[in-house]
Amino acid sequence: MIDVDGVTCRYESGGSDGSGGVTAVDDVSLAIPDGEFLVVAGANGSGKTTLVRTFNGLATPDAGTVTVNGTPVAADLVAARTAVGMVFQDPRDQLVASTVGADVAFGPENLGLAHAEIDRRVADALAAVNMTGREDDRVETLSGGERERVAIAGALAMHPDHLVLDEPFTGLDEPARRSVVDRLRALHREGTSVIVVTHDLRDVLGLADRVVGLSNGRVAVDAPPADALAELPGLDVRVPASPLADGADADS
Ligand SMILES: Nc1ncnc2c1ncn2[C@@H]1O[C@H](COP(=O)(O)OP(=O)(O)OP(=O)(O)O)[C@@H](O)[C@H]1O
Repeated sequence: MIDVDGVTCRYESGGSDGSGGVTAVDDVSLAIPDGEFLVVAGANGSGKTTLVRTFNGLATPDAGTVTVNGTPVAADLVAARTAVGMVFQDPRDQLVASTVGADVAFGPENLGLAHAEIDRRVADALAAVNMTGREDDRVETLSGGERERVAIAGALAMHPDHLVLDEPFTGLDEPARRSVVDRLRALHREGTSVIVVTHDLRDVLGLADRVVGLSNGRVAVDAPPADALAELPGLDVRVPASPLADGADADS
């Protein structure tokens, strides 16, 4: 469970002349229960990335608090980072080892787990992203979609309660998008909480339990997809042609 209570985040150097600043997240309150598939939508610059980075302490609120499983993020960063796994916008920035298996093992190794447990987590995480047996593949030989899936596996190997993906479809072609969507759908069905941050809802609206739309750092929409649809165009986000087709839209 992630509880966001009155969170405001500012960047002080926002003004082009060095004055003023930017309020990236403006008094946001949000409760994200376990098991939910949440889409955080909004135009570029609406505050999506900053907001989700407060969930595991990568961004620190100037006001308000974020609590994960009952503990304030600021009080236990390790617990927050274990509970909230993040996959960043460009998975190339996230892959740290030269082979798939070593990359997925990196996080669990840092937890100091026993070898057998690490091996088990790596195998399970690769199975969850449909990459069983690919441990020895070199990262640089992977396609964009495969890299994304390895990044997701790396996050899953930490056994997070919530998996956050920031613009997971950027730069992916249609088959790669589809394979990532398929994996997210399967993970959610198996009980993983998924939070997808995006300005492009074509792939994920049909998977979502709930859509939170941000505008200028504030929550402008917070509703199930069917109810959110009418308001989304006002947020300058891309919506699917056949809105609630369980992610099956392919209008690209
Ligand atoms: N490190 C930073 N320093 C100064 N301003 C920043 C910084 N990061 C973000 N901002 C500003 O904060 C606001 C919100 O940015 P944020 O990246 O959270 O939005 P976003 O909705 O995720 O956008 P995008 O989809 O482009 O990543 C924007 O005005 C942005 O320019």
